[in-house]
Amino acid sequence: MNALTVQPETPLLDTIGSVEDLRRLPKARLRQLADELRTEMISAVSMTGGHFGAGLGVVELTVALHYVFDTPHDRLIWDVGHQAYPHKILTGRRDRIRTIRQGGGLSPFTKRSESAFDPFGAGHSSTSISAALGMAVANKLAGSKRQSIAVIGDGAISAGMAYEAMNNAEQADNRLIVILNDNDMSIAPAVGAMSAYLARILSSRSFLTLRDFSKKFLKILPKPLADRARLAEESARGMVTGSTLFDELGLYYVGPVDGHNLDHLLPILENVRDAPHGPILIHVVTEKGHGHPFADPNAEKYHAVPKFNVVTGEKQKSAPKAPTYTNVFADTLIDLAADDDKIVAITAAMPSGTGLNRFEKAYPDRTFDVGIAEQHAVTFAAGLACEGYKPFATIYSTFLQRAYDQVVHDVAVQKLPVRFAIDRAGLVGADGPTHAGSFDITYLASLPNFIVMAAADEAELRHMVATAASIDDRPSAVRYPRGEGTGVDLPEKGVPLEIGKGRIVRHGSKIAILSLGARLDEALKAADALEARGLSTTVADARFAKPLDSRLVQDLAAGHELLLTVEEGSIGGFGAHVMDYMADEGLLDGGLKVRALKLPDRFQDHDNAGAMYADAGLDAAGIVRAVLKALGHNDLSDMTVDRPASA
Ligand SMILES: Cc1ncc(C[n+]2csc(CCOP(=O)(O)OP(=O)(O)O)c2C)c(N)n1
Ligand SMILES: CC(=O)[C@@H](O)[C@H](O)COP(=O)(O)O
Ligand SMILES: [Mg+2]
Repeated sequence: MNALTVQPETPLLDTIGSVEDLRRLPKARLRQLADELRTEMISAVSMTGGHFGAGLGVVELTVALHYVFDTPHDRLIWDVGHQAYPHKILTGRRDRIRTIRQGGGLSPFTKRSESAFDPFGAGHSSTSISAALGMAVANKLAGSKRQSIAVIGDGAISAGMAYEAMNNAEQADNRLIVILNDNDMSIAPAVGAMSAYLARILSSRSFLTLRDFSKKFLKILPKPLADRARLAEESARGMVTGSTLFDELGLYYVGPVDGHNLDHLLPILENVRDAPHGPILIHVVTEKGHGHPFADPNAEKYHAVPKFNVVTGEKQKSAPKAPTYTNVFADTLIDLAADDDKIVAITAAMPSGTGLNRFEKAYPDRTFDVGIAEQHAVTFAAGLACEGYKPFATIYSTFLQRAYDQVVHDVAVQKLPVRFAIDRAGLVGADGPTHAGSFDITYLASLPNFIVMAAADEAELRHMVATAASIDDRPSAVRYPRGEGTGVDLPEKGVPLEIGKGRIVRHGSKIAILSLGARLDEALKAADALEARGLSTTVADARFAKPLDSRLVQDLAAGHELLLTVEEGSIGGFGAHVMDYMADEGLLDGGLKVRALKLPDRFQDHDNAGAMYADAGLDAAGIVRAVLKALGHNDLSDMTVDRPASA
């Protein structure tokens, strides 16, 4: 390779137009490049906000991986993808890095359609080893030597999927390399026996240097000799710590390696790349938030950040106008738990995101962070319910998708009273389609035995949490959106609602809007706009997607010309249940017009949530448009409806 000629005063990063430029640099210059890359990432995130600590922690690893491997020919897969900002900067997306997470801008995670350097899209965790293994096996079948590298965190490796993949990894031979990026943090501090096991490995071994590594690594030996030597080496290692779990699973363990030390990282990666046998797992130790200029870089609060002042570190946060749904949920559960010692709460690695960090402060013995293990979380909750406890499985809508069989088979079929507190229901904005809570109404309300509620505001949420606590004979779910509530007065205490009963919020005579969940405000705004056009409008809050308030549906159908359902969910959800009921009852056979407003049948790109709802036609203007269209109006051009500042 020819060394790139660079003027001393030119920032090195400015000379890197492609990974080939990077690979032409002498190794001695990579330290400088990494430092500049870190500075660039800090500058970019200060302007956009976004995932922060994870990316800062893998700057050296990112440089080293692109330097050593022939990306994008070799497949580099970042688990979750929230740490891929330095990767994006180095792979032709530097000019757009300050658009990340904004409408029309770069995706928050890796995305196949965004770059050839993102061979697998992500957002949800613990998929990288399976995907890399699939690619490795495909290349083996095709007779290609192409390698697949999965970079997975110590948090993500708590999920069952990672073990399912490692259990099959042997068939990939040296086409699969797993980098375990161990920073001893998930979003919150890492939990569980696996995390403790990794800590034990670290405390019983010193960082691997190239000298140790060369002594240990048997890349030049023919396989039988290598196998013998490997056995000998493993038993020598066993005198200290035993062979690792990874070795037992068939991945040759290399490590621990200091992930910020390029002098160690580069030669070890080169040797692993050229090893004749595999698969290999390299245990790389990094610090989350490494090189962050401000205090407490490793803390959970730096996992994701709002925009901040790059000089002072001061975060740009507007003063909250109302409590978040998350906090109202948590505070309500804390109140309820004071009078009911059977209430317990479960999170799958999202204690602060779900508010269960608050619950844990009050009830440490009744709070369970099971790690990134949604499937286990649900069946664990089922077990607790079997013994008379009242588990609140508190899981984001999007992450509960992973545990659907557990919801069906372990909870619904057995009619167990697990309470699902489903945060981030509906569109979540900047995290985009992988994180949108679009499907839970559809996948839960289709299950026999389930009660499914959706909160229209934070006061309703308080009542619904109390309702869930009171439902002892079957599963229930309450869904609520990300972010601040509407600012309504909060009742002192939640009072259980009558199951399957909605409420009329505003009376009219021509149009009926039947809303489920937090679009109620938009429905009311739409009603005002329709009223101004002489269209008297009723607005009802269904509260329950299941059981449906059939009396309410009948009344609305009988007294109006048009019935429109509105929900923050996909096709097959609340609207479908209403239609189904109406069809069965013959309510669609007369002159009544019926329409269902729901999320579009496509994955919406990330943007702010208000813009995404507008795009879906689920804002007030969209509701007005739908009504007028149903009534046969042709000119739908000016549907402007006053928007709240937060939209
Ligand atoms: C299935 C799933 N559950 C939860 C999350 C939320 N989540 C995103 S990153 C993260 C922590 C990941 O920790 P780790 O893999 O150690 O990466 P680090 O941030 O420490 O680099 C979690 C829980 C997710 N993305 N996917
Ligand atoms: C990467 C990931 O899955 C989480 O970090 C997620 O972005 C958190 O979302 P909230 O900000 O809604 O908690
Ligand atoms: Mg981690």
